[in-house]
Amino acid sequence: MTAEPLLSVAGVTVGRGGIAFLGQVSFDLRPGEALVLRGPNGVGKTTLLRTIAGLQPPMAGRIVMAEDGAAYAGHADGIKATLTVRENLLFWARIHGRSDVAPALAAMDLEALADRPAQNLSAGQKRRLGLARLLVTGRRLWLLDEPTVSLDTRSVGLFAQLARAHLRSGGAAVMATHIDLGLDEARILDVSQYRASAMAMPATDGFDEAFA
Ligand SMILES: Nc1ncnc2c1ncn2[C@@H]1O[C@H](COP(=O)(O)OP(=O)(O)OP(=O)(O)O)[C@@H](O)[C@H]1O
Repeated sequence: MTAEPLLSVAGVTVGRGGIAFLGQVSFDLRPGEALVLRGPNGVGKTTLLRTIAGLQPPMAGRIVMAEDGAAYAGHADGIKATLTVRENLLFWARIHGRSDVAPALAAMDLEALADRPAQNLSAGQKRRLGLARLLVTGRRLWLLDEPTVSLDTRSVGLFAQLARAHLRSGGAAVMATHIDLGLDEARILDVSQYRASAMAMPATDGFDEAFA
């Protein structure tokens, strides 16, 4: 029997400020599957991920995900600067009703940095912390925007292992990345095929935000 999808995207149009970038995007994602979003800069990969994550509404279509929701890792790592690495992970773990951060520290090789204030980490170390956070959420669906930015080759390998283990344990991931992580389970979706003509659409609810 085929497992129920963790994510179902049906006829979704996404954009910003009333302008549609991608239209009629449709795919399902089941446990163990990864979808890699590809396409040129500015085509709308981030906008699609943010829309799936619920950070902005779709302009059309339907997004349905499993009840436990998703963990989103965007360009910002969402790190609390004055907390240590361990405290950051504990903070997120508690939000998700969990307390064991040791596997997350180990997965992204953060044990030696555990007691360092996050504000003193390098860019790549911060990114490792941002990715370790995914583990402590316990969420099965990961939405990842350029997860390997700032990572060195070894850390990219650690992240690939983390992602592979997640998929093998019944998780799923949608990720925008130009790097081949060597995930056998991944299928590639070139979102350019959904590029919407540059037509102005009326903003349905006035929702938008400043360029950040
Ligand atoms: N806050 C914003 N307000 C208005 N337009 C925006 C905003 N953020 C991004 N855009 C525009 O939205 C379009 C899609 O951007 P998006 O970041 O989704 O593309 P992307 O495919 O992720 O690009 P990249 O590969 O460069 O990360 C671009 O034309 C961009 O200039």
